[in-house]
Amino acid sequence: MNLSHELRLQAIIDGTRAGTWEWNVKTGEVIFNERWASMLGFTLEEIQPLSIETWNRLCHPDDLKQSYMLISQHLDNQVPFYECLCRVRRKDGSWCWIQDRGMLVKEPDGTPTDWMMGTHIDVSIEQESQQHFAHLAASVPGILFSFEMDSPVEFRFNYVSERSYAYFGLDCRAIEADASVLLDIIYPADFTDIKAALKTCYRSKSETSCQFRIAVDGAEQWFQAVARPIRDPFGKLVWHGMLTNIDDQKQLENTLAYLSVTDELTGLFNRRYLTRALGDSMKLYRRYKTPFSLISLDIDHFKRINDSYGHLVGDRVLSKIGKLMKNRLRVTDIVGRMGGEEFLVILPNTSEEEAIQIADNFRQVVNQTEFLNEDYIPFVVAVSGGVLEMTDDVTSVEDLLKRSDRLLYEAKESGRNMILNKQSHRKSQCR
Ligand SMILES: Nc1nc2c(ncn2[C@@H]2O[C@H](COP(=O)(O)OP(=O)(O)OP(=O)(O)O)[C@@H](O)[C@H]2O)c(=O)[nH]1
Repeated sequence: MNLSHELRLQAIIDGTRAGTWEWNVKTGEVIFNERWASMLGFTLEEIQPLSIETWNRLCHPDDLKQSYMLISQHLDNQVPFYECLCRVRRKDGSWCWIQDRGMLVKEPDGTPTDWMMGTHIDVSIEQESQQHFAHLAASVPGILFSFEMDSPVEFRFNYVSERSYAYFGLDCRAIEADASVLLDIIYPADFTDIKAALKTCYRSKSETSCQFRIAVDGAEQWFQAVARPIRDPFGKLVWHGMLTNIDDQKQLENTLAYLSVTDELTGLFNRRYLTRALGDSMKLYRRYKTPFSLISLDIDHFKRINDSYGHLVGDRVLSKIGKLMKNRLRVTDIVGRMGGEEFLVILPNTSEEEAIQIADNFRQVVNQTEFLNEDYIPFVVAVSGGVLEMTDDVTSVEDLLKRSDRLLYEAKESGRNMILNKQSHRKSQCR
């Protein structure tokens, strides 16, 4: 097709709907095309006479300053092109976002002329939707992100919302540039969970979530990341998600978990925990023959203490005995209150003989401890106990507890303030 150069250029400009500008940097003379004026709601006649003042008047003052700064960089040969995003006032007073691009025109031999030429493209729709998204990202209670994965261990963030700074003091652009900056603030103990979640993300290609701790101002805070993969227009999977601070929820969970296994009065484990721990110990015994022994301990004539000195003093006795026991046990031993005035101790890797010694030591310590009533008058407390080691013939947790209860009952029947095991029980029966 034999079209003139001018005709082809005109067709391209019309087709791209670009406003064009030409500016004599020396004289201030300016030429705009019709599209340039119509983009702002004017006709060319309405903005006559044209000069650089027309631009100076319509461009937002903040952007005008930036635009002249970038133009001077171009004119000083620091950058090959001039490019600036500017707000320009429309005829109706609203602002139009314009992508302003141009360059200094040079003669074929490279000699610069006095003219700069370029285009203005209306990018208001893109800018406004970007701003809506930025406002949305700033108002959600979390950090929005998107990332791509090459493998379960190679991933990079395409986007991280600015809230990352407010949440944990990391600039979103620093995370986008290098995701490994997060390694400095994530608790190393939680890396395994994060790696597992990334593996699941990569393999299942479905929504995945992960909880982990981040150091914020030197204190640990719990966060939860949830991400879902979406295929982009080029077919590539991109994960989009949100990171939220779940510290309050975690604290509550931890408190509830603690309360659900703790005896409120003594701070020791409660019956629920003890029976579960007994079940676990029995499984270990059956699978690996890991031995363990059990002590059941009960305060003697506790009713009398309550009746003589009041419930509050009775509570203090329970609590003090709990402390005395806890202070004499190893960290691996489990001590708790089964209810009322009865305590239970699970001693892993402990023979019956060793357990009897430990139980008898408790008995003596309690008996030698000075307890005080409301009037600070001392009184003596005694305990009785039953001790047994786990054996193959024990059928269940209930069976084990029944056996230890029987020994305890025998100790009470045999005069209290004593510890009995199967053998001493038999001996006492023979007597
Ligand atoms: N102060 C206080 N008393 C409790 C608590 N739980 C149970 N008791 C009391 O513990 C007493 C247990 O009484 P009994 O079962 O007759 O046992 P005992 O008086 O210790 O007698 P023996 O076990 O046979 O030596 C009852 O009076 C209960 O009210 C508690 O949490 N605090």
